[in-house]
Amino acid sequence: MVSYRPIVISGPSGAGKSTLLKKLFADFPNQFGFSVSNTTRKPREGEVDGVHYNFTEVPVFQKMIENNDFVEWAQFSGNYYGTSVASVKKLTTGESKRIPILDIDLQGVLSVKKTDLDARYIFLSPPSIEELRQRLEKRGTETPESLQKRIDTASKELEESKKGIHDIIIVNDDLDKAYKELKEFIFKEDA
Ligand SMILES: Nc1ncnc2c1ncn2[C@@H]1O[C@H](COP(=O)(O)OP(=O)(O)OP(=O)(O)O)[C@@H](O)[C@H]1O
Repeated sequence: MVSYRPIVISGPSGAGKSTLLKKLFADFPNQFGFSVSNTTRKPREGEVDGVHYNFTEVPVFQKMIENNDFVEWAQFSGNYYGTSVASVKKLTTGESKRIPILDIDLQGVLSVKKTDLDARYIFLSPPSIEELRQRLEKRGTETPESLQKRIDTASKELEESKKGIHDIIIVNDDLDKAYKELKEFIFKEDA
């Protein structure tokens, strides 16, 4: 019996969420569905509207907040990010059902916990803040300011993750090991 309980993955920017989820989606193309988030930030090179994010203008986003359209929303690094209720529910209805995967921040995790989505929670941790800084620098997507902002937020998130909010904490030191742990948790028999 397949469980369609949503999987919520959070962790600092640069912890490797996208890298691991990309592997998971490639290995199990029909089993999982990414609920597409809304954001007011500008697209990065290669990002496609409706695929990576629903890129949304600020007034539209604010209207959606007013209408309670979001499971969670947050504002960080000067932009709004949110997951709409509709985008999650869409995945578990209809003919080709998928297990929803939500890639959201810690503030969002707490909000999802208040809904009836009955999700399972994973925290992906970098091996250290220094390693995280190096990975983000190497990725080449950040300005010195946005890098520092992400590092500051990451430090806070690592502290928060020690409070037992998640079902599992996976440390992404060795990528293959982290991926194995991720699969073991997701495909657990009694989930
Ligand atoms: N285990 C690992 N060892 C070394 N490098 C890694 C590892 N996992 C991921 N990376 C690299 O670290 C960088 C950050 O990873 P990724 O973009 O997946 O992070 P993220 O958590 O999705 O960040 P964001 O939330 O900002 O999108 C990438 O360049 C990726 O290739």
